[in-house]
Amino acid sequence: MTADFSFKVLATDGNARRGEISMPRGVVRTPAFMPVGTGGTVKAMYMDQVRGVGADIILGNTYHLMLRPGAERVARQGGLHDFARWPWPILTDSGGFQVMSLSKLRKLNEQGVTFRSHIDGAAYEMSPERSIEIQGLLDSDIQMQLDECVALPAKPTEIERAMELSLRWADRCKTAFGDQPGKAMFGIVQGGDMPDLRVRSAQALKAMELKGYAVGGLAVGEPQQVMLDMLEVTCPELPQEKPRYLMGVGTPDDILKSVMRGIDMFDCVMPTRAGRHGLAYTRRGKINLRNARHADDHRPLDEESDCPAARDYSRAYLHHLVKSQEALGAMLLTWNNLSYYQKLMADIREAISAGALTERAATISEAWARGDL
Ligand SMILES: Cc1ccc(CCc2c3nc[nH]c3cc3c(=O)[nH]c(N)nc23)cc1
Repeated sequence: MTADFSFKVLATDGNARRGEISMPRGVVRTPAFMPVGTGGTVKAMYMDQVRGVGADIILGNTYHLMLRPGAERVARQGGLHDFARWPWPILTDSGGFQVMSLSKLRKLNEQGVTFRSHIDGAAYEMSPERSIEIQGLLDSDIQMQLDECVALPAKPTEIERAMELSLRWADRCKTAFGDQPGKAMFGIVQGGDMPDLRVRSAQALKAMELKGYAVGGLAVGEPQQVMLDMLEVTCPELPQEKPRYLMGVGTPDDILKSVMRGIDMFDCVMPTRAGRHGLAYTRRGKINLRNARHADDHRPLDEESDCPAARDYSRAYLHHLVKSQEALGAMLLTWNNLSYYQKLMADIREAISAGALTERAATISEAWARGDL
């Protein structure tokens, strides 16, 4: 147990790093996949199952939790860890991204964003200071700066305006966060698909000497190659000794290619959302259990998996649950999918230590290329 927040690189393989982030609430093995727990729950999972598949950290969402049940209420209940019975690390997003993608009647200016709740239409305002205050009320271990993420493609002037605003907001968040030894506030690199803006954003954030850095403004509809190109210009500008979090990414192939370009932390709604829609991720590719061809297939998803959802249930049964819209269908497929993602991350960590990430990545991607089976 450590009183401070620290990151240690244990091994490298090219630009890939294997490391550990240590916090008072636990250690995060990197490269790490962080299950999305938007409203204080990883949908269709018990928290001990989330821990059981190997997750060291989960995500919480400032936007959703401030609207319902309310940040002050969560604080009165002892903070998000006690509220949701997840005693290990939690990373929270700042809320701006969700405001811009979910809320109604939102207005953004230098001060922050004002918006109406997508739940009951109530009016709110979110400044950099209020975002950090809310994340503090949630007792979040890793807090994100408030930023403005523009969807791609976008006009260069728009991308530059949002990147510069996000830098000013980073400074205000750093001031509001102050000095909290066991916790961290990450800056978020913006700059869209423009290399020189990405470099300016990364260099300015590096000068703020933050405890970690996210790469934002990606996984917003751009082609994979654009995302990878931006990582190649951004990561070299960030401090080697600090963790790097690529927000909202991604497929197994995205993750492999991003680890090889220096990313340490990932989040993505896909494994949980896909599980609720009948899609199973396996090491041999994606399987759509809605498809009638599984109706009489007695095989499990993956007889070699150590996850009961993958090993002990027939595809015929899973197909039946999904077609009948039984809750157990979403539960078992979410369990399988999170287990697959954590196994992928464990394999990646192992491959980096063995200096064999390139070969391992090729094997995984080939299996995925075969697609539905
Ligand atoms: C609970 C939770 C859900 C989702 C997220 C990440 C959400 C997310 C993005 N998702 C895809 N692309 C993204 C870009 C950004 C970004 O530029 N800034 C921020 N603050 N968040 C992003 C964080 C927490």
